Amino acid sequence: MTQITLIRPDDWHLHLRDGDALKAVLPDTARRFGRAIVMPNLKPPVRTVAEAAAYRERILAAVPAGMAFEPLMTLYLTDVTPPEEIERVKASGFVKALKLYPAGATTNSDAGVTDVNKVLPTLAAMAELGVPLLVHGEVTDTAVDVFDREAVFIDQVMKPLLEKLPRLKVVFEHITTKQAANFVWSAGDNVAATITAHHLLMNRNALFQGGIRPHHYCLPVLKREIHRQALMDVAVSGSPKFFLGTDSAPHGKSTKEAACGCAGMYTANNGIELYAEAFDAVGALDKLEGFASRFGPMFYGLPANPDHITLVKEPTPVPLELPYVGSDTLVPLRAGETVGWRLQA
Ligand SMILES: NC(=O)N[C@@H](CC(=O)O)C(=O)O
Ligand SMILES: [Zn+2]
Ligand SMILES: [Zn+2]
Repeated sequence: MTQITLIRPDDWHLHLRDGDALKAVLPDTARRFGRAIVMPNLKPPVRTVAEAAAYRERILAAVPAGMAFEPLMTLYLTDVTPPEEIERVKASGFVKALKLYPAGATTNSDAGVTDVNKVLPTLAAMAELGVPLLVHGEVTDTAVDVFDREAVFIDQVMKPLLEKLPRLKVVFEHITTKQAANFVWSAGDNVAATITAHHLLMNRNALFQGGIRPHHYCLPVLKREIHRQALMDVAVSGSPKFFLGTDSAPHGKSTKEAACGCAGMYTANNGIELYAEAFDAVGALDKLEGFASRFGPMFYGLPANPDHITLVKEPTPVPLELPYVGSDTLVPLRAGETVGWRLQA
């Protein structure tokens, strides 16, 4: 038996939803992770510190007894987020970042930013006060091929923005391409990235494995094998610019297995185990603790967690479905198959 003990990891990109969905998914994360950066793309989105405070209370109320979990809140940047809100963010202590969704890019992004130049004064306040901008980095122009939208975003939006605000702290979320890995690698220390387990484990063939596979559909969509390898390379490089963000994004089975299925994979139930499998596959388990437990806190200016978890190498079955909301269920990644590692109780 092989096992590995790590400083308790954090999830730097997570969707917890709200209400009954929140209650259904939160225990999976709280069991593994000490903290998580909670995405603000609710309906309606979390746009102010006051809304984030209320959402935070609902999250804390859903933490199962006996588990410690700290939600790190984010605000959803809109065309009209005022610079004064950034001062309130800084003063709050519990809102850690703002999230940029290009309008229409992904799930619940209609209220997102239509042009970053419209919010330059707000972004300048963030650069000034050291509040990170978290970016869903895809252009929304439907004329751009869906597999190219991240690479085009780097040239059209990310680079010009960093030229205007070179000190802005940026996390390029859920990167999926060689271009994004190279861009972050070459950028200043103020630019980092999260990487999901699914983008480390799968390439775009997984979307069509024996038929169309809606549970492998997320945004940004899975890419070619060369991109998966580039992500794997930076994830195990030991560079503190790359850290763990599951992007676990629950959607009920009925909305995934549909004529127009929702984007997002549910991975929180194996939130750290899937990464252990990916790092083990390239003989880099010794790099997992930095990626999962140290580099995220370093970027956000927080201490690492004080406690540890242990993972055991053992093929572990994944349920076909998990309870979700009412009669709707969640189909987790690898449903009905196994994951190579398990969390020791
Ligand atoms: N990743 C996804 O495919 N979906 C996310 C949104 C996002 O992170 O883009 C969701 O909220 O469902
Ligand atoms: Zn996103
Ligand atoms: Zn996400």
